[in-house]
Amino acid sequence: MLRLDGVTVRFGERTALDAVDLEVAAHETVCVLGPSGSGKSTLLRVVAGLQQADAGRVLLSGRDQSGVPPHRRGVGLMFQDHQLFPQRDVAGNVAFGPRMHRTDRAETGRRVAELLDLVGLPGAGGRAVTALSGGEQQRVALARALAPEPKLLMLDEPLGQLDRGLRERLVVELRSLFRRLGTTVLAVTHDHGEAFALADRVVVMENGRIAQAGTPLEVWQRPASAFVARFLGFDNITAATVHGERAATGWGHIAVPQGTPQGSTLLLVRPGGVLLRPPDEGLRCTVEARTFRGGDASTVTVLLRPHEGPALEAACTLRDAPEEGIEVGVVFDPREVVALHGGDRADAEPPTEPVSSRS
Ligand SMILES: Nc1ncnc2c1ncn2[C@@H]1O[C@H](COP(=O)(O)OP(=O)(O)OP(=O)(O)O)[C@@H](O)[C@H]1O
Repeated sequence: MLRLDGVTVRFGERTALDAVDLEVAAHETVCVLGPSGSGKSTLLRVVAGLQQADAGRVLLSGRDQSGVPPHRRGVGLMFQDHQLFPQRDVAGNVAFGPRMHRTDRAETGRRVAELLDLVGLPGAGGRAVTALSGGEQQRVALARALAPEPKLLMLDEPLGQLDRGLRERLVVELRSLFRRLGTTVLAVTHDHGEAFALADRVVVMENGRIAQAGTPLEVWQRPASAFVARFLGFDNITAATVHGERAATGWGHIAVPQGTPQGSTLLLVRPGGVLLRPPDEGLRCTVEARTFRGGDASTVTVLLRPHEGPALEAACTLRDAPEEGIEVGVVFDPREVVALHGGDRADAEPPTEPVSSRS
């Protein structure tokens, strides 16, 4: 459906997109994730035809789009600030696209009613958009983007303005809506939770380049680099030297999964793999802080200051969370240890020679 071949966009000295290759299959939902300034919006704009590429090609259904104006590309775009027309009512907003395409009045009316049903606003056609809540406006914007039946729907921070509860609900609704309609979606967000809930595939951007692409599970389980891991909120990263199924790290020798690449690398230990023990067992640490995360499991993040090596984050239940200031021991669960390939080593603490052997 969509293919980007080596697309580069420069703004003066700054390269917003750097030779990006990307494919989106029909009926697929792809979420582009990345920190502010990584090039996400530029990617959408170049596909929509709102931004010229300095190099490379954008193909839609196999056709090169250079020279094709935005309104001829058959893509729908929904911006983060909805950009509804305040002087038109809900139906007037949703009908905008079909009218532009000269769809007849009866057919437009049918489509508007159907879309308002789909987005959970049945019979709201006559309401003023200025009198709607943020979440309702978001739904109208979505119905408006879907109305011309675009072959590709692009969403820029679709749920950015909404509060957490509404976001979590809408993300589930959107996913099932896109499934039902068979819509092909390219969405942009800086929120990995939102991307993972919505996407069949996620693409993580770093400085105009694709740092990693894969299913949400693949990216979550095997972040490709320290950058991706940190972006996903993982901070337990250390330089390491792997030998067999053990690694020398800043936290001492730890067990690693079978098949871990040998030699010098970066290792990530997910917080769930940092197991708390009595102080005389494993790596001795001081409990520096605890942060209650809520959720069904009453999760607590425990920040630990090891007597040697970089800081560590452990995840445990509220019941098991140690008091701040006390000493604990830490052992590592090898199933939660991941080697980061292509890692930017400068991002981690320098390798330190472990003083003793631990597991
Ligand atoms: N019109 C422009 N003129 C100059 N520089 C621009 C322009 N648009 C984007 N940039 C620069 O290109 C880079 C990528 O911007 P882009 O808006 O694509 O990032 P983003 O990942 O969408 O960020 P955000 O999450 O903050 O929206 C940034 O460094 C930005 O400052």
